[in-house]
Amino acid sequence: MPAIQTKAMTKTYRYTEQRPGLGGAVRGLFRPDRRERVAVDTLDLTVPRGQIIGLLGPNGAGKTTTIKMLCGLLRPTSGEVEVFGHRPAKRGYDFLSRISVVFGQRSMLWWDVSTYDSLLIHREMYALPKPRFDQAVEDLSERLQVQDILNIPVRKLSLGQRMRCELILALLHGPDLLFADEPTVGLDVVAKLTVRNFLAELNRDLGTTIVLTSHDMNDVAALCERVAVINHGRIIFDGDLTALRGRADAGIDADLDQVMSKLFTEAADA
Ligand SMILES: Nc1ncnc2c1ncn2[C@@H]1O[C@H](COP(=O)(O)OP(=O)(O)OP(=O)(O)O)[C@@H](O)[C@H]1O
Repeated sequence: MPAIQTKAMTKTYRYTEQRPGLGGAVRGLFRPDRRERVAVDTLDLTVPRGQIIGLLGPNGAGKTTTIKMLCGLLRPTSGEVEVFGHRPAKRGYDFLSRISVVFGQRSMLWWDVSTYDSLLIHREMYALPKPRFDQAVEDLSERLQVQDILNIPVRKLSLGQRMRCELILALLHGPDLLFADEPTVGLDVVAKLTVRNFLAELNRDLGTTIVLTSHDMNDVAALCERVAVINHGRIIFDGDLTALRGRADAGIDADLDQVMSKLFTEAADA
């Protein structure tokens, strides 16, 4: 059984367009301007266990929406999705205990308490026995070099420190699959390398499947054996980086940002 399997997975957002000004707001109360946006369009994706796959695409391509459906935060409008054989939208305990998600742009840590206090709350949520909890905290904090900052209130941490703590929180229960949505966004080069190396180690040592979204092609080149490129909610490329360069008629040493930009421009012109 693969880690992830989707068949024609589609998400259409239904929303109300806001009209400008007070008059527009009043008119909107009586005649709401209803719209639809297809964010993910008949997406077929199979990810085997133990793979690191990069989910790439320009802003608004549908990457976050895809991840939200894969981890059960959103229900697909149509199509099918299975993660380790579970329907994510049911949010069953067996499913939730096997996955985790970390968002670079959003914090899962409680802001006013220390990381360690957030970890204690997660320990209760996942009913982790104390020895397993202690071992996981020790192992993860050593790998991420955060032993000294676990007791500092989260709001006092730098972005790089906070991101490393977010990873501990996400991995405390030992998930088999991690969704990492822009985990290096805004980080300096040292912090980026720490996060990158950590994700590579996690995959190599524990066999954790990782779905990574990133606009940083250095992250992708360092980590992803496979990339799926999404544009307007559809997969326009699925393969390794050599094939990606070939698809854009670029040489083996071609700059990956330029390769991606060429691919997106071609897709927009098509
Ligand atoms: N709640 C929502 N209601 C309506 N439209 C939405 C909603 N959330 C996202 N969208 C739209 O769906 C499309 C896909 O958005 P999504 O956030 O999945 O893209 P993304 O690839 O993650 O982008 P980015 O790289 O900028 O984070 C965009 O056009 C976005 O405006």
